[in-house]
Amino acid sequence: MLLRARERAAQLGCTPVLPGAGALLSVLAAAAQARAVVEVGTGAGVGSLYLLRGMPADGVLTTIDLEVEHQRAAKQAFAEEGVRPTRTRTISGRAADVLPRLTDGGYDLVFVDADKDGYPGYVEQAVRLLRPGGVLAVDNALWHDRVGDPARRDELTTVIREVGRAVRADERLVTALVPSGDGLLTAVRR
Ligand SMILES: C[S@@+](CC[C@H](N)C(=O)[O-])C[C@H]1O[C@@H](n2cnc3c(N)ncnc32)[C@H](O)[C@@H]1O
Repeated sequence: MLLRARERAAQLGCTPVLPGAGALLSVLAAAAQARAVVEVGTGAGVGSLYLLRGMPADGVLTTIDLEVEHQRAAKQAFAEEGVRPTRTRTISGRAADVLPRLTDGGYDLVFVDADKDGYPGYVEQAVRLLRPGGVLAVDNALWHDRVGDPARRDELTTVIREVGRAVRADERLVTALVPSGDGLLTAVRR
């Protein structure tokens, strides 16, 4: 099923989370017993399926995307995987508009995987949304190995590098950068 979802993601030109980082998402969701999860950037639903695999059966994934067509593909992937419709809440809109409407401390895990220039704002919102012990995961934290190369100073690399620095320096969080896939920055809310 993941394979079909990946194929649809490729057709839509939307890069899904890579397998190593995806498997880690399942583990993080299971470890956090994540009943309430937010995904920023639904795409074709690949990351969503990894999250749902780790979540308890009564958990609900809220997933946000600007592109209705991407969410349609994701819903197809959920149906193929046999995910009950009550387990997912898809919200169409700009993440910067949707996230502020979600409840403080109401979530067990937030996965950030949308437009990279929005990452600083999404991460700040994620920290607000997480309950103590909740988990933050940020995809593409290595950004094709450009983040670790000080010679790379293009705008997106700089934004992602700064997000990594800010998360590591944030005393509300305990952080680890896992070099799986394109890099998964993970943190637990104290
Ligand atoms: C990398 S893809 C998400 C991949 C998905 N998480 C997965 O693993 O399969 C990024 C998604 O973010 C969405 N996106 C881009 N800018 C956005 C914004 N400002 N608000 C919400 N979604 C956005 C795109 O439409 C795209 O579907």
